[in-house]
Amino acid sequence: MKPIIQVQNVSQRFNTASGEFLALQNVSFDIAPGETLSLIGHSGCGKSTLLNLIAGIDRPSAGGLLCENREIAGPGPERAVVFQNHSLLPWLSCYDNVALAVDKVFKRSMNRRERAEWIAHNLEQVQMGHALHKHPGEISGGMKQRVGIARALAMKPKVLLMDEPFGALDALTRAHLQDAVMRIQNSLNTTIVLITHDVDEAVLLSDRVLMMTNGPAATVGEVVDVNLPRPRNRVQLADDSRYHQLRQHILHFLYEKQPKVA
Ligand SMILES: Nc1ncnc2c1ncn2[C@@H]1O[C@H](COP(=O)(O)OP(=O)(O)OP(=O)(O)O)[C@@H](O)[C@H]1O
Repeated sequence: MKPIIQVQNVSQRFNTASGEFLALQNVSFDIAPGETLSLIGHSGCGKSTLLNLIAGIDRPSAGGLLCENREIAGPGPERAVVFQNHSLLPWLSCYDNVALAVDKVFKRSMNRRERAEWIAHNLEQVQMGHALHKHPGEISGGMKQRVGIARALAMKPKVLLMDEPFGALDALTRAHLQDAVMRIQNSLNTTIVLITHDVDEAVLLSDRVLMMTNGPAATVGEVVDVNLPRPRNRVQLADDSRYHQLRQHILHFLYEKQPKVA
């Protein structure tokens, strides 16, 4: 199958007060359509830098990135981003936050009624149909994150880029949202790139886990296939020896092969 995203020999340098800093060096990998790929690595290794390049928020110092064979030259609605801390506009309701994105992308192709239905549908997908007219200040952190996901999905992106989307949430809310993302991915076949620090989350959600080496000059350390059948159930996986082997493999990479020197 043709890759949807191609990252080819990408390096990224930053100018800092103490001189040039090489964050990424010669990073190459492909992502298949409909795949969920997790990026995992120690803090500061360059995961967000890489995601920002795929999002088109930044351009690489060297190398190239392609989406459906076209160079990624800037942000685009086919690559929606969900950040760790929701980025909703506090003066707009949940509905209007999603409407802003929908109006931008579909103003020409959907009429007003179709857009209204589509906005409500996406909020319902993440079980936020009951809070359409609430403002971000009136809902919990997990709910805000769900609205952020609804807003991203409402743009019908081909690729959903998620930078630690559940990092700030309690364990139970996190589990609910992980399940919601797996459900939505299964129904829409969206390609997902997910940054996470959580090994269990990486194994549960991913088709492949890309482990990064420590920076500076971070690169792809190893890519592991997660061949666990779907749909996945976290309770059943707890008894699955393959799940534990994969978990061990990633932990070994992070704490034995690439230990973080404080
Ligand atoms: N705009 C910038 N200017 C200078 N250095 C930067 C810039 N952005 C990132 N860096 C550096 O590049 C490296 C990678 O940063 P990045 O935020 O991508 O790491 P990360 O793996 O996402 O970290 P974390 O897991 O803590 O979020 C770090 O050393 C960081 O200090």
